Amino acid sequence: MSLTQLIKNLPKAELHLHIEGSLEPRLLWELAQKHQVKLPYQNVREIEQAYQFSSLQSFLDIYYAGANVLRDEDDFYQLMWSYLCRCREENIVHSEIMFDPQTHTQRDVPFSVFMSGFERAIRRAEKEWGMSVLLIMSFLRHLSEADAIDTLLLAKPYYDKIHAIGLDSSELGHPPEKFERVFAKASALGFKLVAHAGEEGPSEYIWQAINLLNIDRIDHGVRCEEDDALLALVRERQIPLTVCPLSNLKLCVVDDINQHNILRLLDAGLLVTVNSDDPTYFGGYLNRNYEVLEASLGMNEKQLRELVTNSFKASFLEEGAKAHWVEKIAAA
Ligand code: HPA
Ligand SMILES: [Zn+2]
Repeated sequence: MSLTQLIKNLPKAELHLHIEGSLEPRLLWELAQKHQVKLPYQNVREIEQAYQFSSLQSFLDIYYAGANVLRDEDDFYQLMWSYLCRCREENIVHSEIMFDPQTHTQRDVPFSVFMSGFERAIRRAEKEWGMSVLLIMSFLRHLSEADAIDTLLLAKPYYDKIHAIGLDSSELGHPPEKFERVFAKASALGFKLVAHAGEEGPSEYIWQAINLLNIDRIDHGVRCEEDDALLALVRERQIPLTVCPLSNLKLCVVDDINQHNILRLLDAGLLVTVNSDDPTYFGGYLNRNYEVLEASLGMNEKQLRELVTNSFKASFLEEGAKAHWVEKIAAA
C-alpha cells in the first residue's frame, strides 16, 4: 500500500483545530448573503484569493472578519457539521476542537447560540458514526486577563460540555504570564490546559506555558528547538506538541516546508503530532498535512505510524480508548 493510501486508511486524532478556521469560503459567502453582511469580496473565488498571509496577524485579521458572518445557531451547527463530515471522510475518529467564545460574545452572539449549534452537530456525528469530540475553549490573548476571567464565568452553564482551556490569537507581546491567574482558576475547576506557544513567539513563551500555566500540551511549540534545556525538558516530560506544518508554511513560521523541523523533533524522541490548525485558510485538512510531510520531508512509514499513534497518546481520551486506537493502528 502506498504511504498516501496508508495516511487515508489509518484512524487518526486531530488535536489542534480552530473550528472558526474551518469555515469554507463557500459557507462564508452564503452566510454573508443570508445575514446581509457586506464583504470586501465579489465572489467565492475572491475570498480564496485573499488567503495569502505574511504573518500570524495578517491571517488573524481575515480570520476574525470571516467569523463575523456566524450569527445564529444554525450557522454554528453548519460550521461544526461541515468539519465533522470532513473528519469522517479523512478517517479522523477523534477530534479535540478549539473555539474562541470572545470572537462571538464581543459581537453580542451569546454562549447559548454557538454552544447549542456545536452540540447539535457533535451529538449527530457521535450517533451516526461513533466519532468522539472534546471541546477546548480558547481565550484570545490580545484581550485582557479580566476579559478571559469574565468569559470563564460566562461559560459556567456549559462546563460539562468543555474539556479543556486554551490560549490563542496574537502571540507576540502577549506572553503566557499574562494569563497565569485565569489558568490557575481553570485548573482548579478541573479543566485540562493547553496554550499556543513558540509559534511566532520565542522559546521563553514555551517555558512560561509550562512553568506558569502548567499546561498539559503545547500548541505549535516548534521554536523549542532554539533552547537545548527546553528541548530536553519537553522530551523528558513527554509534553505533547501539536504541530501544524501547512499553517507554519502559510504564516511564514518556516520559509520553506523542506526546512520544517517536525520529523527532526519526532526522531529526537519528542511527542509530536500533526494537525491542520485552520484548514480552509492554510490550504489543507489533516491528511493533506501528512501528505506534505511525505512529499517534502520524505516521511517514511515508521514515522507516519509514530505520528498517528502520538495523536492518540497526546489526546485527552481515557487510557482504555487510547490503547484501543493504538492497537488498531498497529494492526492496520
Ligand atoms: O495558529 C494560530 N495561532 C494563534 N491563534 C490562532 N487562532 C487561530 N489559529 C491560530
Ligand atoms: Zn492554532
